[in-house]
Amino acid sequence: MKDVLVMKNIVKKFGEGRTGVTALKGIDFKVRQGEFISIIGPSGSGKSTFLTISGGLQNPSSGQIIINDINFSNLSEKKRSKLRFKEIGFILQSSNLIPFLKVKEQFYLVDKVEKKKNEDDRINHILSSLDIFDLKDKYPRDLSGGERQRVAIGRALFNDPSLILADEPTASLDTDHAYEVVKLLVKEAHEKQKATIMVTHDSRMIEWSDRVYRMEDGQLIEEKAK
Ligand SMILES: Nc1ncnc2c1ncn2[C@@H]1O[C@H](COP(=O)(O)OP(=O)(O)OP(=O)(O)O)[C@@H](O)[C@H]1O
Repeated sequence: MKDVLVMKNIVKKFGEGRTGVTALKGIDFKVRQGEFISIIGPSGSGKSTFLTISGGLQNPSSGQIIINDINFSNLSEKKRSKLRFKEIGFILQSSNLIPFLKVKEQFYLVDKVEKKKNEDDRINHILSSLDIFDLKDKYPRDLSGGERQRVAIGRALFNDPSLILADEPTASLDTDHAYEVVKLLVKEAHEKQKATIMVTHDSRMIEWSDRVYRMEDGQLIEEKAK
């Protein structure tokens, strides 16, 4: 399978001298099409920094990020955001739905940047595939936490990105809903060949992963190989 994300010797430093922190200490990492990878590790170990750098939301101090054979580090900010929009779906802890928009309208926002034809058909299709079609006219406040996360997943998948980055996507959910959301992400990864990285502090959520890494003080250590 093709490499979707390749990280080469990624270092991230914040600040200088005695008060400086090296959040990532030379990370080499790869994720291929169809792989679901979990990253666990204690608070402050560098997980969020890792995820935001993999998605090009912040720059590393040194090292290379390659997404679908394109070296992110060499791109202008404009090209980088275009590539990010096309290739990466972000799912965050708090689902980030817009409170005053109905479920189906949450998708219009994504599409504003790049207008596509048949958008209603596509929205309906994705809502059905996530089993939330009946919720399309509801507002986020009328949904359960699990349903909200499903909408957020739908929105992240809407552009058919090749890389999904999920930062603690189950943090606000009870156990049953959390399992449901993780299983859905794993299914999408395996069936639609999405490369997926999930950061989680909850070790119960990692059982369906193809690979698990532990972030420890800025270094990634592989936990188990399937
Ligand atoms: N913008 C920043 N400025 C300065 N230091 C930062 C910044 N972002 C992160 N850090 C530091 O980098 C280290 C790694 O932080 P990071 O948020 O990546 O950890 P984390 O594993 O995601 O933690 P948590 O599980 O609590 O979210 C920490 O020491 C943190 O204080």
